Amino acid sequence: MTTNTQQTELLAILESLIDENSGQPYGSVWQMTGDESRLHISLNLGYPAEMEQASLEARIKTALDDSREITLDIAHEVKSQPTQGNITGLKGVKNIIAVASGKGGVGKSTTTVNLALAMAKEGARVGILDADIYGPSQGMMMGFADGTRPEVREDKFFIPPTAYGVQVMSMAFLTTKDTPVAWRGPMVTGALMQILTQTDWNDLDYLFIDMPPGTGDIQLTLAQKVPVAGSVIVTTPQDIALLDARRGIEMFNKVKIPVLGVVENMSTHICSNCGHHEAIFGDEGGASLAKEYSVNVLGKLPLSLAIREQSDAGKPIVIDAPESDATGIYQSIARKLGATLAGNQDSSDNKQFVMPTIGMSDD
Ligand SMILES: Nc1ncnc2c1ncn2[C@@H]1O[C@H](COP(=O)(O)OP(=O)(O)OP(=O)(O)O)[C@@H](O)[C@H]1O
Repeated sequence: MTTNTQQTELLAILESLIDENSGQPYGSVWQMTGDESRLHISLNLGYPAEMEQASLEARIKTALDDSREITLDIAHEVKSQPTQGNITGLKGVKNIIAVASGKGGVGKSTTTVNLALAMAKEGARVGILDADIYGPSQGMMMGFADGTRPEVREDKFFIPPTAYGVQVMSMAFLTTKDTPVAWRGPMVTGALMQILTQTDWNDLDYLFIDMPPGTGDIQLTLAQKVPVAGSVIVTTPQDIALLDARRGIEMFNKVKIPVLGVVENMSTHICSNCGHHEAIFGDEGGASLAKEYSVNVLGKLPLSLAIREQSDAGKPIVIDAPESDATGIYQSIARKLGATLAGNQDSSDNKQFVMPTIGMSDD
């Protein structure tokens, strides 16, 4: 039998173990039962981390240095976090995460789709709203056929189609290719708010919004109106992209949406002949940006042919190559994102969110 003293000592070791996703000690999230031959440990987290099972089991074995067989259960409960200005949340959605970039073409949509799929593989219920109205690509990347339309319930609600276990809504499901191009800003934000609120999201832990690129009026209006719990900035390491990413962070700061972190995309080039990594555009761009604004670099993705080919072929790399290095990076980013958002609860309990005061037309 494990004595109470033994158990308390072992629990203390686990409590001081560093959660690699939050960078903080796990604290009192463990439970333990045991006998002479085995220890059963369960862990209850505020974010999903099922893909970490094997590595965490190994870390626990090393940390406890106990000869008994060890089994681990990882459970999670995702809570709804505050939104900017405490805007009323969206029915069926616990947390909205906006994925943004200061400029187009840095891989925001590719990052959104792979992050959403990675989060689903960690055990979360996930949705994607493609708000990248001028270049909606989520439908294609998630493998939906051209002309896919959502079912409509009670003449009012769209039922989001599902792919790889993720609920997806896109303006591209409702319009023809040419429609939104001619729209002015207010029409775009109006239409996006409508599909956001009239979609029957089914019990989501996280809804990822693939924001339109840039930091203009459309993005600012969305950042003010959509009840967002946190945002992610995608950038490439070039100076020009970083300059635009700065504007993105400043926009979210202005409307009091926490920036959960920066993802540096196309960070290094990997030679397909010899596998050599080369930081063509330098390797400190995302880190210095993150330092400047006191946010974390959640992860760095290489410039990889597989990432491009699989996304463009409707089967993103997280699904197509689950064992690849890139998938491992997306999984790690997803867990860090979940942990950072869950950690916001503690500090935000005492935080007074202030209604944004930027002068915007009420479109
Ligand atoms: N890490 C990567 N390695 C290689 N190719 C990538 C990577 N990330 C994205 N791409 C490719 O770059 C192109 C642009 O990516 P994506 O559409 O995701 O960018 P974006 O920032 O969403 O652009 P926009 O907002 O203008 O639509 C796509 O063909 C995509 O497959």
